[in-house]
Amino acid sequence: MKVQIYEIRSKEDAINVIESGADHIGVPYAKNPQYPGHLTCEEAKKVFEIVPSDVLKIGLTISEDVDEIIENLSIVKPDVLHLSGDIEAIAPEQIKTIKRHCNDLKIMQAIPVYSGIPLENQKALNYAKEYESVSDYFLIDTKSMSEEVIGATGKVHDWNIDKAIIESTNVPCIIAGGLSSENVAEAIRISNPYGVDSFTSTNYDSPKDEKRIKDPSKVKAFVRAAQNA
Ligand SMILES: O=C(O)c1ccccc1N[C@@H]1O[C@H](COP(=O)(O)O)[C@@H](O)[C@H]1O
Repeated sequence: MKVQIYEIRSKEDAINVIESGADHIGVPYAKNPQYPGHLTCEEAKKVFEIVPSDVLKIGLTISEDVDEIIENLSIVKPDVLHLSGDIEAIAPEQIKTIKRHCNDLKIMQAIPVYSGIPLENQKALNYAKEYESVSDYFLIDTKSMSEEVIGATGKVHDWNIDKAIIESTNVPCIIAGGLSSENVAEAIRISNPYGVDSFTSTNYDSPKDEKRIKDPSKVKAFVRAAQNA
């Protein structure tokens, strides 16, 4: 079971999270006033410099501007680009353009799932079909009605929807949305994913420093719970 941890904002958090056994390190970048925790491209590059080659460097952007995305990638150089903005804002053809400009870049496309809405009234399965030819991973994440972006809600959704998406595609799927050491085993049992992702529930309740937000004891407990599930 692959374990992906967000948001890494400092080298210190990256080291702690890697020592805790995470397989993927998630860094959101390209400053956006709505997300003060996101790093500049230069800061993200510096965090990634200390990541060993057996840990995957995941760079998250909510940008919808393909030229800007390509320009930023030339600085940040992640192994995987995680597209977590409005899915309809970047068409599969545009993702092909991004891949053409960046050798060996892998794509993690976020697939939005709304809480409390049945699968037949959601577009998640259609999106998975539409984006599977350009995606190396899917990140199935909770979407809030009031936000354009996908994720960072701290809220769970129905894991049977993840199961349906996972069973519909050959693309490796990582599940996200309010996952913690307490609920991750149940989410894995229901959906049988390739990997699991956590942000909010592995943070300190009250971080003392805006760059050091990961609580090592929560990260360790999450990794252990996922690996033992
Ligand atoms: O991490 C962010 O700042 C972010 C911003 C905008 C969209 C998505 C973002 N993060 C992704 O959301 C998941 C789930 O978060 P949570 O555990 O439910 O709080 C996070 O791990 C990232 O993949």
